[in-house]
Amino acid sequence: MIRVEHLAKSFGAVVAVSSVSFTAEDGEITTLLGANGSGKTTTLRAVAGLLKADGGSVFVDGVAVADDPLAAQARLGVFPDNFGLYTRLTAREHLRYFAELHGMQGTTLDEAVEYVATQLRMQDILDRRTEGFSQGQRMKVALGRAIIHRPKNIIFDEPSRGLDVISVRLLRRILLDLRAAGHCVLLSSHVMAEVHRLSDRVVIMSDGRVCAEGTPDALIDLSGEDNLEEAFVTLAGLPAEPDTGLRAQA
Ligand SMILES: Nc1ncnc2c1ncn2[C@@H]1O[C@H](COP(=O)(O)OP(=O)(O)OP(=O)(O)O)[C@@H](O)[C@H]1O
Repeated sequence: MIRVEHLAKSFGAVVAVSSVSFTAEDGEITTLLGANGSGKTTTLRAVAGLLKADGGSVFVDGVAVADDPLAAQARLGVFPDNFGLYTRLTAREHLRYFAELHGMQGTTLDEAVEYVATQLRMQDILDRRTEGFSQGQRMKVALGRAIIHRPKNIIFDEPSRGLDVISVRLLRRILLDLRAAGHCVLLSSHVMAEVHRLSDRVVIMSDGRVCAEGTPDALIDLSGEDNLEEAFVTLAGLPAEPDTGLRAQA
């Protein structure tokens, strides 16, 4: 379980996140939904212990990230937005390397690699160098690396960005499997259909704040709209029809 309490972070004069609070439960997919610049990535980076917040707290399975970042990170897997693979290493070498970074060795390490390779159906690519891998294959390696230490909690920052339809479907399957296995899955996304279909709980962010949260259907009800995109626009207080300026010039 991930709990964020009154998180605050500014970059100079820019307030990226201001008093953000929410809880992502085990066995659920919780999605941060917000316009560009609304503070989603900053929030996820604070959860991962990758940046120091100015205020507030983040707890991963009850461990305060600020007090014990290593213990919190041991309970957390982070799926990076750029897969960042080493092209000279095989998929298996990536998994082994990250397992070693998490302190695994011997049969524990061998078993962890086998387990992840089986779960993600990676056997056919395990001993190939990652150079030339398809997006879907790269995604599997990046995800395998993120979950090699069997973290209960996994965060994904816009995981479907840049993926083709086959890879998106594969990713969706993986997210649902992680949820079914009882993991706490926290992601950020812009893709409304994906958010509606996958999320148990949606946290709508705008200008660094949480403006509404609930199940997709509860948010639609709350807004009085008939789909999640309209509900999001209404609840986030965004303009319904952005002015491009083009019409005035025509
Ligand atoms: N390292 C940084 N230095 C300066 N400003 C930053 C930094 N990181 C984020 N910001 C600013 O903080 C605000 C929130 O950014 P953040 O990346 O968290 O938003 P986001 O919701 O993830 O956006 P997007 O959907 O475009 O990725 C933005 O105004 C952004 O420009």
